[in-house]
Amino acid sequence: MVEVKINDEVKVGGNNPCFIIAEVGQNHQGDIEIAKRLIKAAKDAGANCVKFQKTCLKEKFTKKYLERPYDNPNSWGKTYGEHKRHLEFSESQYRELFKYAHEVGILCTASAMDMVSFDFLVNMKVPFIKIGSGDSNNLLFLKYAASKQVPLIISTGMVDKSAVKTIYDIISAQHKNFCLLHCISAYPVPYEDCNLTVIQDYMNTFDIPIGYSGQEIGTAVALASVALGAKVLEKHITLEKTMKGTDHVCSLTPPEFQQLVRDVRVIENALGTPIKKVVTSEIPCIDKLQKSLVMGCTKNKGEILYPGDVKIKVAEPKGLNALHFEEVIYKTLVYDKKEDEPLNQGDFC
Ligand SMILES: CC(=O)N[C@H](C=O)[C@@H](O)[C@H](O)[C@H](O)COP(=O)(O)O
Ligand SMILES: C=C(OP(=O)(O)O)C(=O)O
Repeated sequence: MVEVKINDEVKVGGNNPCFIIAEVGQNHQGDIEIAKRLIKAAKDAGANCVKFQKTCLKEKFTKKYLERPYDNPNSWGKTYGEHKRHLEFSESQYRELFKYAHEVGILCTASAMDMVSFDFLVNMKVPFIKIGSGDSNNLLFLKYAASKQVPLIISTGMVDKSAVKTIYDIISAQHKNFCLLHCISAYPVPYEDCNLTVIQDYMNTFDIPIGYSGQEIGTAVALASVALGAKVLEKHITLEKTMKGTDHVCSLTPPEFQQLVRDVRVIENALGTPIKKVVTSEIPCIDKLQKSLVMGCTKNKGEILYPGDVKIKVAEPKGLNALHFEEVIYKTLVYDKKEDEPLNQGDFC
């Protein structure tokens, strides 16, 4: 089983439980206290990791793009640059957040939105680096990231399968310590666009752990992704869905995130084995309600049991398991038997 090693204790893929990432992204609204509350909420919800987004604005965007007006209800500034600057934490704030996450006891990292941010996160010694869908076509960056030999979790929104194969080839040329996440980059994703069965296609194509980064509303699709085999699950977390910001609408509140984690663990437990067998917990129901072979009428020793003479009923005491019906027909009774009496091995020959 392929596994990605995040650190000495945490491995992703193979038989390990699904690695659940609470994506704060920019839902902190540029406020470190909200960011801390989200870290704590992620921990309390049972997430395995909490994640931010790290951007070096000059590196990720052109000057002109940053000067573009950003006039909408989710904007934190007149231009896109002002908006993004408001949402960006400084190095010392990141140090504070990582320290806080460490104290709270949850893994903490960020997506590197560009090469400068990637180096920043490497220096911060984060457990792994996420590469978001914004870089799924950024082959230069992917090559750079692969060369750094740190564990990577890479999202694949906004590109088709051939580009995903290219991402796989680029990283696996350097190492196999990475996962690919199926992702559709819309906020929120219409359910009919989730194309969740892509997860299975990735699992059939790539020999690395596959996961899902979900931007759709609610938890149903995310839960289905785990049932389909996702070994990493990322969902946005927010304190309040009505807060200002592009991603709150497709985020989960702390109680919803907690329910998600609980349900993921139930699903993993329930997936069990593909071997169909009778399990111990079924025994009371077998005893109470499973049908067995009984006499359909009264017959005497030496008489032949014709098809209509044997019935299948819930009986007390039980007769032979009803699956043996065909073996009993046309056999001779060894004892006298009354209607409804159970038929057992040794009652016929
Ligand atoms: C593709 C990508 O990066 N997506 C991220 C992860 O899901 C998002 O959180 C964006 O940063 C966010 O939606 C941007 O919103 P605005 O443009 O209002 O800052
Ligand atoms: C954009 C990101 O993720 P995704 O593509 O998985 O939504 C991210 O993690 O910053």
